[in-house]
Amino acid sequence: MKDLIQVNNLSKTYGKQRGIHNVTFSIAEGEVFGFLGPNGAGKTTTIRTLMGFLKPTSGQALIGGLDCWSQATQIKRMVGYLPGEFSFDPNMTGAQILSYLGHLRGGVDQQYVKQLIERLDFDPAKRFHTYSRGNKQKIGLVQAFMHKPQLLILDEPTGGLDPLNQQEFNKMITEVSTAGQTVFLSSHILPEVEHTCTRVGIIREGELVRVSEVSTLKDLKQSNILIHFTAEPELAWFNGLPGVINVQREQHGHALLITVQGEQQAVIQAAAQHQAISMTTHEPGLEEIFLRFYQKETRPDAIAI
Ligand SMILES: Nc1ncnc2c1ncn2[C@@H]1O[C@H](COP(=O)(O)OP(=O)(O)OP(=O)(O)O)[C@@H](O)[C@H]1O
Repeated sequence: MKDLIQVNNLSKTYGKQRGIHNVTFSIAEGEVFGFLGPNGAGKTTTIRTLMGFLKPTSGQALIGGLDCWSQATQIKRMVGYLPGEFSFDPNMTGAQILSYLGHLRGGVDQQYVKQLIERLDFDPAKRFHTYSRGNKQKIGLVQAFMHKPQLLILDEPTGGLDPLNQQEFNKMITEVSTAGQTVFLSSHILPEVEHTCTRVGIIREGELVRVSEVSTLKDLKQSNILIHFTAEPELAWFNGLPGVINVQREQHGHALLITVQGEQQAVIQAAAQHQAISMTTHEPGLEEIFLRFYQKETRPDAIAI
């Protein structure tokens, strides 16, 4: 597959403030790529540079072989863009905003717009200023998808959406990907990208620390499982099982706290064999994963993702 996005040694500083530093990655046509990082890592800066809203301090970003700064107008024709916070004239209704943006684009299939509105359970009759964050996000999503762009660039697309809408959004991403459209989306939530993306780039403090297949990232995930038993359990029941990193006794009750990397199947089977009466799993968010690796080693290139 040909690369649709190419980012080469891209840096952007805000005066003396750090933005992003020497970011390099590429995204193939038809790929769903997740850009992951904690708050302030540089996701929006990268996206705004791709959209031609920010001029790179050094390096270059290309979309479809076009320069994101000097050929931004041509690029915008190919792209559906959802900004981090979608904002519009507060007195216009959702329907008016979508009609206005549709006409500005031209060639928008109104039937498809109607479908998107229904799928996201959005009421377009209200004025923009009365919408909740989630509803504003829904208009932002409809306008990004409505012209079936070759490339979707979505900055934190599920912010404010309830779980049902998030599921619908995931389906929309799968569908556009099947149709051959390319997606670049940012997030700070690991499970969100696990469901939609094939590959992820991880940015930390302005630097891209890793680009990985999502399957590799899943293997990295550690979970803490608290298991209660009817009688005093033995550490040996779990020590040495596939994926088990640590087993420790809890002070109260007949319980063990087990740390597992990757699949939990072996632990679940052993717990069932020893008459476990309850099991609670805590899965870390992205920031916790980062923190874990910070503790081990501070060099970004040493992060074992
Ligand atoms: N307009 C600006 N002026 C000065 N510094 C900025 C500006 N925009 C971003 N920054 C700085 O650049 C860095 C990266 O910010 P950016 O908004 O790109 O991160 P992000 O990963 O999108 O974070 P979030 O998830 O919080 O939106 C941060 O240190 C931020 O303070």
